[in-house]
Amino acid sequence: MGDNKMTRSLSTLAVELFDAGAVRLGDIEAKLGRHTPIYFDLRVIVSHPRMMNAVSQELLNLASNIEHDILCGVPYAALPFATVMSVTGNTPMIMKRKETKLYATKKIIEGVYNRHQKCLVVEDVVTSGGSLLETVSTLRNEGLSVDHAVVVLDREQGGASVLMANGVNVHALFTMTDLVTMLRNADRINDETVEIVSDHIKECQFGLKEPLQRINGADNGP
Ligand SMILES: O=c1ccn([C@@H]2O[C@H](COP(=O)(O)O)[C@@H](O)[C@H]2O)c(=O)[nH]1
Repeated sequence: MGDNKMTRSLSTLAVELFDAGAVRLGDIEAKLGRHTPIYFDLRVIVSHPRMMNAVSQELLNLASNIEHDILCGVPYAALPFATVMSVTGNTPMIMKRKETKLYATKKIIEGVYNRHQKCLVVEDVVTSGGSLLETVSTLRNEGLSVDHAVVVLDREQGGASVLMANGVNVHALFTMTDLVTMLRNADRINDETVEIVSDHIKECQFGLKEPLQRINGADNGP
């Protein structure tokens, strides 16, 4: 697919996601009482199978350039995408639990895998990189090799650099700049909103100076 055609299809997808309510604007309270003027809520997509398929197909296109044996979605929002990618691309998938199962199998990862397999992680949004890093850390502890992640949105708040410093290359369908530009071009948002979002992204950065516990722990950003 040519670059222009690909950009056109991503722009259409961005507008469809906005129209489906996946982009929330205003003074939104995020994790730990932090505030953000924009929140990308991809959880709505389970009610829109055609869009779920379109986003998963775009992620599969990104994944086609990355060598991998197995897929793993970051719980919970990315699980539907990883599942559709697994079925469509006929690639096995594993599921990381939020907490280790306390009875019977006592597993943290469900599904069949072998040590040293290359695992491609699937995530919906990267802000600080904390959620993705937590999943990568669990997978690496199980002996899997994790060098890449495909994500729907990189909010450009430093998470991708944090992940890169931890050996994970982030491949994003949209950056926040792409997303707001596409929505502005389609008249879904105005110039003022573009400016507010762009100021927020500049002011609210997570980086390598953050204590690792904060990035990799419970404090996972907006
Ligand atoms: O607009 C957003 C921002 C974040 N999320 C959820 O949070 C994590 C990503 O944040 P990190 O700080 O990188 O851990 C991600 O799993 C999202 O589910 C969101 O949905 N929308």
